[in-house]
Amino acid sequence: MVRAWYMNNDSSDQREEHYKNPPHFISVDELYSVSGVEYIKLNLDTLDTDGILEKIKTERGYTYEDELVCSKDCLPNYEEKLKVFYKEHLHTDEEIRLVVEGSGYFDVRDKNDQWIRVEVVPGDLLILPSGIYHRFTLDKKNYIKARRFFIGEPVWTAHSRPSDDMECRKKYLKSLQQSCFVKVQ
Ligand SMILES: CSCCC(=O)C(=O)O
Ligand SMILES: [Fe+2]
Repeated sequence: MVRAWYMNNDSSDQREEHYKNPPHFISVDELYSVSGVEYIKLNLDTLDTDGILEKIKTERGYTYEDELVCSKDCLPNYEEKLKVFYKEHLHTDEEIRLVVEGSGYFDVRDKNDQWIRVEVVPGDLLILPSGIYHRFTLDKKNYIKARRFFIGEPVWTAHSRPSDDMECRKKYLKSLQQSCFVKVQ
């Protein structure tokens, strides 16, 4: 099960966990209701045969895909890219990542503008809605390999905070206010 928790305000090493004292963990359902972030666990051993990822791709219209490796050796301009990933931003489209190796942290703002840290490990598929403020960091192991998906031609542009006048931001906030992010059982 994915681990997610509210972060403390300590601005030291971004690769640390940054738990609150005492730690405040949240469930997948809570994560979804306070941020709209969706989490799906996939079995990497049966990924090519069980049809689950294929079904998700079809249902959600993910037509583009590639793979990104973040490590000192594989990522050109590694230090610079990591700084960009960790600068708070939003996108006009969903950010969809399936972790296949390594690990890292996606930090997302909840509806009260508090940081939630989501730990991602192999088999974790994370979907950040369009318009959510977020950032990414490697953890102390300094390595992650993830598959990226996109609906249509990919647009990776990161809009730094503040980008509150953007349509996608307004739409996202409206969804949060109207409690659109509630799982129907
Ligand atoms: C786990 S993928 C690496 C980070 C990334 O792609 C992003 O922040 O956009
Ligand atoms: Fe992003």
